[in-house]
Amino acid sequence: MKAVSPSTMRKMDQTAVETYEIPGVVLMENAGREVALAVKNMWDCQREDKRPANMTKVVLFCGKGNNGGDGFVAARHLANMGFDTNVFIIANPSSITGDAAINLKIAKNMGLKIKVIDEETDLNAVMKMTSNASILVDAILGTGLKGDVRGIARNVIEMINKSEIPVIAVDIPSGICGETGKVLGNAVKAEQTVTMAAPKIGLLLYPGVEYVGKLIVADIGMPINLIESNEAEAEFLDCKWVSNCFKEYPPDAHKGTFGKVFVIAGSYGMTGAAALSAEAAVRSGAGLVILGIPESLNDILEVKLTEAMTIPLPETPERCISIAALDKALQFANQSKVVVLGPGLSAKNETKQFVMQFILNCKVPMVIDADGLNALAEYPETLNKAQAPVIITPHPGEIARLLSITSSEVQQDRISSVKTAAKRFGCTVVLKGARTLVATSEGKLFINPTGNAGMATGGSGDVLSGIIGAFLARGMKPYEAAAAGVYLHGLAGDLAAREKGEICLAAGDIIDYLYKAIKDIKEYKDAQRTSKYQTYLG
Ligand SMILES: NC(=O)C1=CN([C@@H]2O[C@H](COP(=O)(O)OP(=O)(O)OC[C@H]3O[C@@H](n4cnc5c(N)ncnc54)[C@H](O)[C@@H]3O)[C@@H](O)[C@H]2O)[C@H](O)CC1
Ligand SMILES: [K+]
Repeated sequence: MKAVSPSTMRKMDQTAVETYEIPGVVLMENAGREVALAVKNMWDCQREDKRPANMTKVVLFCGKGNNGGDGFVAARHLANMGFDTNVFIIANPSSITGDAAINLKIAKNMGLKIKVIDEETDLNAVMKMTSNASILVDAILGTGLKGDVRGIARNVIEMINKSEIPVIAVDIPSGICGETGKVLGNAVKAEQTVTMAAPKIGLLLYPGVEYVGKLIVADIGMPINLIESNEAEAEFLDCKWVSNCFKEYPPDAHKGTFGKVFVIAGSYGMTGAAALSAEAAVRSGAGLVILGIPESLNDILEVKLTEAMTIPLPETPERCISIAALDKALQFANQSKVVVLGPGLSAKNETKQFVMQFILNCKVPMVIDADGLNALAEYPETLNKAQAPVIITPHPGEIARLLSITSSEVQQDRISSVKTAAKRFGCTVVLKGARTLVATSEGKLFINPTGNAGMATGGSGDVLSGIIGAFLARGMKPYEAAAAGVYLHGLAGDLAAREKGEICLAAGDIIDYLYKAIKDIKEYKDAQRTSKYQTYLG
């Protein structure tokens, strides 16, 4: 599903009105009606929870812009549905213009209860009037929010949050930046958010995610080709998108069809990283997996792994891969379809030199992770000199080192960090963490919804590198392998957590549940092919 920034949404809105000649008031009508339906739905659910049926009070807080306009439309429909509808306008009504003013007028003409909140209003009294409401609607600020929330709106947001009454936010919880997901001053904590036409990027990123609650994307009649156009900045990964990355293969496919993955990993004390990465590649459909490992560790890996082959490589006295391993490693690499470089390699100087030389001379696509990335910290531009496409999979600390900034600067604006790295180093970048991001050097951006906190555990990244390597070897494009890889890695982690709980989740569990995640995607694709109700699936 496409996701957009507020400014792109505004442009699309303008094109819908000016080029497609859809009157703005029609879009607002559809938006408000969708909000009213969401309120009705939530209220029905509350009744199932044995709330008294006579509690029909709904309070809508409307700002002076079009977000407030959506609120006036919703109020009108809610009144028609029989709700005791109360509107508070957080602005001077005379400052309301355009489509919002049209809808305020209709609401007034219908005799709806409308009150104004201004600087003089006693908010304690408003809170009392609100206290017996079943649902609140936040239509204060949407995509038009600029800077930290100012004035009375700020106090009203605080009051709404204090009330502990479930809130449905219109388009964006007021106070959340639709671009970055940051809290601008303070923000409404919603139970549900009905966002118009396409999700705004800030609703999909932390901390925004925590304020959105359940996200509903409302069809407001915006032409689909406008939403699907290249102007949309990001793809919010879903089952449908990921399933399309899996090609059909002929029944006579052989090992070579699915590609050979050469994993270079491991050192003394870190044989687990090597095993996890190689095993994940085996379980993600690689035709053949070969693991290059410091020679004295070979026997251990022979025991740990069954399907993957192992290749002993020359090692340092500390039992890490040495520079003397370069020729042999390159020889195997260049006979493979893909190389995974990095898990558990150690930070020894000689191994770092090996990594640098390997990257410069390898002729096949590479997935570079962990110590592979640490080795690049001093000369990250080495990535630009790679001879084939590269995918890097840093966590915030690793990308920070590559960009010479701090991890907290990365976390402040993850999108700009991942995009900058992809552009600067000419590769596909997977920025790990809650809501993993994938960016390409051409500017494509993907946001991953899957995964859970239980996956923040040692070895989880090693598993990811193996999955991406296998997908690349199966013939996916680098951005597809990276995006499908993070989605399925997260989904497998979610399935594992459902069974075992987040606390007990170990990286190996992600591998164990990969088959289920991949099967889900495959079944989705099969169902899509055979069902005549394609658009309703998933
Ligand atoms: N295609 C669509 O997505 C449609 C969206 N609709 C709704 O319209 C809003 C956007 O409306 P807009 O008038 O541009 O902006 P807002 O209502 O969000 O707010 C504007 C209003 O807010 C004041 N303001 C700005 N910054 C601050 C601040 N920091 N503190 C306090 N007040 C602030 C400013 O005075 C502005 O006047 C979108 O979200 C949807 O809900 C359409 O209805 C249908 C099409
Ligand atoms: K809002």
